[in-house]
Amino acid sequence: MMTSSNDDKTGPHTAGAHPRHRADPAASEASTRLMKGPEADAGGPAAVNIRSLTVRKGKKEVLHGIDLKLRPGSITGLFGPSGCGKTTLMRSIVGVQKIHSGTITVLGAQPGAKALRSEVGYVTQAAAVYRDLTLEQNVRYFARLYGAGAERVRETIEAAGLTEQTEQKVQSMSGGQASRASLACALVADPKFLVLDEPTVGLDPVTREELWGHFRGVAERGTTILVSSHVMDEAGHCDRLVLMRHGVILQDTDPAELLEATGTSTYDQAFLSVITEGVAA
Ligand SMILES: Nc1ncnc2c1ncn2[C@@H]1O[C@H](COP(=O)(O)OP(=O)(O)OP(=O)(O)O)[C@@H](O)[C@H]1O
Repeated sequence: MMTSSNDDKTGPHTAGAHPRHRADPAASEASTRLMKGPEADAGGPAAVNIRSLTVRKGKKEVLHGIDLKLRPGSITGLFGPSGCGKTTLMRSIVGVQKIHSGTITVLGAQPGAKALRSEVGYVTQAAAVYRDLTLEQNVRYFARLYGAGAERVRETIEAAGLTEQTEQKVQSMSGGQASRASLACALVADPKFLVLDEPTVGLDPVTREELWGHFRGVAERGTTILVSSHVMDEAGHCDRLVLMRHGVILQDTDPAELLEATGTSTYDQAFLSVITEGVAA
């Protein structure tokens, strides 16, 4: 399930009716191969495995040989300044970005594979919901695409903390509620992997905390999450941190390790330290 299929960061969801319980046998085989293969880490197989990824836009190379693995059921925060390549990396992972070289495996399949359509949720920077429809109408629309029933719609709305807004049109919602409405549309298919591109941008600190609480709840139910942000304060909500700059990964670490390695007490300071002192990845 994706919210963008073109080169923009905005756009409508595109989707295929392919609920999880009807997963493609070829994809399952591929998953099994991945679990048994040499790529499996001591902590289990990677939900996403990226090797030597390069992406060019126009004549410019914007990702320069990215290597990254995401652990199942974890929240990985993708942090870095504007223009460093976060969206390009996410788009590559969900299969809507042409890559120049390298390999990407998502849940044992190629990005964008048919078998992944209901397994992967992608929420872009713009709320890709129908603003003139109510929340329930929006969530029901996406539920139908994936064969999810009315009970699942109700549960998803409740899990997003929007029960009171069920009959409310999205256009009359607050910014935080509209963000959660997008999230609910992405979650109704019960994806195994969720990609969130700057979901907290423009939101107040209280609403951001609430949203991160929702992300944690989703991860605890087994979904792997990759979430980008340029607010380093949010790093503490993640299990893993990937710090990017100029199309490369500077650090692939966790919150405690980052603070310890940099000898800093805030994530902002830590990131500055990584950039200026070049703390080894
Ligand atoms: N058509 C293009 N030609 C050349 N460079 C491009 C093109 N499209 C995007 N870029 C560059 O690719 C780089 C990566 O962009 P991307 O949107 O992935 O960054 P980002 O980290 O998501 O930024 P932001 O946080 O501002 O959303 C940027 O430096 C951008 O200027």
